[in-house]
Amino acid sequence: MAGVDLTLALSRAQFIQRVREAYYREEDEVANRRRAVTRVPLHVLAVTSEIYPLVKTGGLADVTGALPKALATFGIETHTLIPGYPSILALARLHPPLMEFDDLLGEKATLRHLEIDGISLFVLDAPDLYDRPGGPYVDENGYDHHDNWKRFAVLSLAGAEIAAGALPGWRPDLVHTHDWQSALTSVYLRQMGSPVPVVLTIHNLAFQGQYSSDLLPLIGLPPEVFSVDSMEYFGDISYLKGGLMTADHITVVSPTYAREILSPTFGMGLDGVLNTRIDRLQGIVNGIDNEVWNPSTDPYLPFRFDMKTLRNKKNNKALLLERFNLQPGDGPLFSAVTRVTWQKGMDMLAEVADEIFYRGGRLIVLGQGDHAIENALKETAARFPGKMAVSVGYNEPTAHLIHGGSDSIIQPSRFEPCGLTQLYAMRYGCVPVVSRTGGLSETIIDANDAALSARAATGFQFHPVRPEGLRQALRRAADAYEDKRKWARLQLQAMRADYSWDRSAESYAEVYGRLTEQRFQATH
Ligand SMILES: Nc1ncnc2c1ncn2[C@@H]1O[C@H](COP(=O)(O)OP(=O)(O)O[C@H]2O[C@H](CO)[C@@H](O)[C@H](O)[C@H]2O)[C@@H](O)[C@H]1O
Repeated sequence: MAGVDLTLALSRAQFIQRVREAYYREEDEVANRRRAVTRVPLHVLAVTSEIYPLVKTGGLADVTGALPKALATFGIETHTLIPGYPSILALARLHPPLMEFDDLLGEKATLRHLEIDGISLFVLDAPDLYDRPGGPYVDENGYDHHDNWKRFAVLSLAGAEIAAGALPGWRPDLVHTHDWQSALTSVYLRQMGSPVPVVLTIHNLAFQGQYSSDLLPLIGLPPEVFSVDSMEYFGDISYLKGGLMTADHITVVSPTYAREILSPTFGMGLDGVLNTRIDRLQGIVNGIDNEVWNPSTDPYLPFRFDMKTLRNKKNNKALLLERFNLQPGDGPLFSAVTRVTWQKGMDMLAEVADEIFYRGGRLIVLGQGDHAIENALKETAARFPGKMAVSVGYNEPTAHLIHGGSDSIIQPSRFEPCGLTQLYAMRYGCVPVVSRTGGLSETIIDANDAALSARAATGFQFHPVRPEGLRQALRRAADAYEDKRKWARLQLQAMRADYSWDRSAESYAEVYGRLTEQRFQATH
């Protein structure tokens, strides 16, 4: 607790009095901070290509789905603009239109409102762009939609028009964009001369929305933006760079990743740009939605549990082994639930998974992505029948069950802006094995001797991020698993780690408060 000097020799009564004073001071500070952002109740327009529970391909959806709920406790009301994909339209079309757009880069669109699970959505119903088979970014055959450049420019333009006042009776105080798909919103807003503050959050710098500059007239932007201090990027245009150059504040999803991306190794060609924007770059670690990911209430778990009933987990484990046709046994069950990509290091796992089986363990991989890596995983599984299963696909209920029954979740990422899977794993009593990079390095405490004695360890980290490092970490985890008391302690320590949204939402609320205050002062 801040402000209590424990080095002073105090009587017990004085001590209690001081603690009380500090407590109330702290309470006041929190209340003041909340008041600072709620003095004028804040209205935020979030713009995103994914949101849980309606459309999700990865962690972006989890964040855009959970953050508005967490921000509501700060008096911040968020409406989220989302494309009208088929899964959303069925519900959205039950509601009357809010407004019509006559010409969004040549497209007509209807704006609809939908409220679901406490989230308020503006749905952009533009059937030619979004009402089609496949996922948000790829068609039924896994290829990028040919017109993604237009689909996400239109989303951003609609966001900018709403922010600039196109929707009668509602105008946001601030806009929050996410990744390249909505990054053009601030570019359009500045072209319109609108001063509405914009926060851009980067969830993954690897995806940048890079296209030929020939598209500029088609996305309604003037030739001037094709310059080095605007959207020009290695001879092309980059939507993400456009956002980085025009947003008032840039957040990434962990402080470590915020530092890493300033270097060429992690900057993905944008480190130079990010260094010029360093004064507005901030890392805010993600939280998790404690209602969606709660092992004691999870509807997808046949056997629910908490810290006191952790033993129930083994029933889920038996079920998982059966469901994935794996041999039953007492050895550790490792799992990975992930996009199968180079970023996530799944090729390394395919290479060293044998270590798990030599130690009597089993492995389940649920994921999809790069076909070559999927095949490498399947080949390893074929060499170890009954010990390893690979399920190619995306399945939310199975993801929950895997967390509910596994002993350990493996996340050997080459880079990881934050990572949510390791946070879910901890809450479900799985001890994560992770590479020491980005958000993984700051959310998992390695089970070294010091951390074990301090009862602080929550998982296993490895570095450098190479197959041999991963093999070594798997070995350490398997060794620890053999000591039942040590393992149970690690599980409980992991379950106690608090990664709810409260703290991180407060950081976003502070950013919003500061930006809107600056704007308020500039206009009064
Ligand atoms: N096959 C499958 N079936 C079911 N569920 C699956 C699945 N594959 C993945 N998931 C789910 O998708 C989410 C993945 O989130 P992550 O944050 O771990 O990674 P991602 O790279 O998608 O996110 C990016 O954005 C997030 C959010 O900011 C950052 O944490 C992260 O570092 C960054 O790379 C989890 O909810 C996971 O359970």
